[in-house]
Amino acid sequence: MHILNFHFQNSLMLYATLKLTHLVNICFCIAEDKAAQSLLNKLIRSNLVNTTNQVEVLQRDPNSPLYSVKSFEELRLKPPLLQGVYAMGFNRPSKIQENALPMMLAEPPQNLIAQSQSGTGKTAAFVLAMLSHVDPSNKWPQCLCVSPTYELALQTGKVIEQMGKFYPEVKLMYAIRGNKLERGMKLQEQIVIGTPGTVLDWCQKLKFIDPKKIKVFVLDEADVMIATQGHLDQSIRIQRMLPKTCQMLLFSATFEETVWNFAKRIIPDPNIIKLKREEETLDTIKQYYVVCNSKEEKFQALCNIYGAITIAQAMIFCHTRRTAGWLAGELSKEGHQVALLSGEMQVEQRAAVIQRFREGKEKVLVTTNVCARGIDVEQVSVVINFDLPVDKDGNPDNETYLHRIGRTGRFGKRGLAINMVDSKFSMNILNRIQEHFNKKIEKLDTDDLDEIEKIAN
Ligand SMILES: Nc1ncnc2c1ncn2[C@@H]1O[C@H](COP(=O)(O)OP(=O)(O)OP(=O)(O)O)[C@@H](O)[C@H]1O
Repeated sequence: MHILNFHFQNSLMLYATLKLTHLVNICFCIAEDKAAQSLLNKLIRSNLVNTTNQVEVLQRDPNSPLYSVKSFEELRLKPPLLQGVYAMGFNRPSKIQENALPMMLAEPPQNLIAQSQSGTGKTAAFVLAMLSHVDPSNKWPQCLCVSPTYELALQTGKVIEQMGKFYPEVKLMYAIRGNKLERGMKLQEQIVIGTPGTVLDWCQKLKFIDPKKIKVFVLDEADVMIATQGHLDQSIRIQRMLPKTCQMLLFSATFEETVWNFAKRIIPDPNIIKLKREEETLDTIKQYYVVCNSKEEKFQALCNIYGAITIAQAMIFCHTRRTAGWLAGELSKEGHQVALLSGEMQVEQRAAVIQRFREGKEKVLVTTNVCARGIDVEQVSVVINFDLPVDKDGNPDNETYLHRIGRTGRFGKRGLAINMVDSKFSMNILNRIQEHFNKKIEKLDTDDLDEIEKIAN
């Protein structure tokens, strides 16, 4: 797919420069943190997340038949699009796509609110819908997609380019900062992807886009969108300029009340598709705790554990960046291949670290929770809480504990979790976590090699 005015290479260079200022201290800002997390997940994901949960569908018109498809052929896609889908390695629609695609491709167009966790095929679904609805002989924007950040817009743009590879008549334009167009010009590209502020300017102030000619409007990552100041209002202002006949689609990885309220406000008469995230449990996890007096003692206990059992890969969580950095240094000195995820790293550096760890190039990943939140590293069999998870009020963070060491049914492999306790305070946290999950956490004496060896069996 050819892009006028804005080549992807340029965009990457610009991205590299801009993100230097933009992404520093990313961990301290909730909205940016959410956006970064979402981008990280996209950058490191190589395939679909498959869940065993059933899709829940709420149809606007309960009397119309409910279509779902098991193959891409059934959708009667244009041949270059089917070719694009197969070239991407997709053999059949994902769970959410089975229901969402027929709805999005139906005539007359149907509005949709879809929620499912990251990696379940939402982006691919709406990209296919946009490409299907475009009339390439019309040289004006017909599909408009808004993403919460510059980086996420580029990422989705890449999917449009990939899927539209065999459909070169359809052109794409990025409505993102840095992409300056001549005043008075009218866009000829059929698909525009961008961030709310720039899209709004291009529709309203600069009039590069005639919003009345838009047939499909996509609001991606609604949960990240509403976390960013101003994006909610801008999205609503864009939506108000669109014709009544325009198909409106909203996607979100999570569905808290705020997202739901926003979705209902912006998508009239929606169909709703939900795919629940699989619950994690501690059922197949052996949990232990080790009593120490200082971080040095905790490190020694860790060395003893490493000396006694074979650990293929471990993830170690620390409370602060400082401890994580120190621990990674100490472990390296001991000859371990250590990867460190730290808050000051840019998002792509973090993605590269996780990727290397996933590939097994490093055996230990030391991280703070902020950095690792939302990232599933399923193959890790040992998780060490060098510091126990606490919330900002100093109470046990049970949810984080479960997320760090819990497993979904699918990855029900047995796992091992070791908690390091170094004070009355952390002992109290441990006890409360134990009570919360009603699961015993056994004491482990790390000076006793025989005892450590036993836990590996
Ligand atoms: N039908 C399919 N078959 C195989 N792979 C697929 C299919 N649909 C999507 N994928 C791949 O699965 C991964 C996740 O898909 P996608 O990015 O569309 O999910 P998502 O729900 O939008 O996730 P996120 O919210 O993180 O963007 C991508 O690598 C994508 O190429």
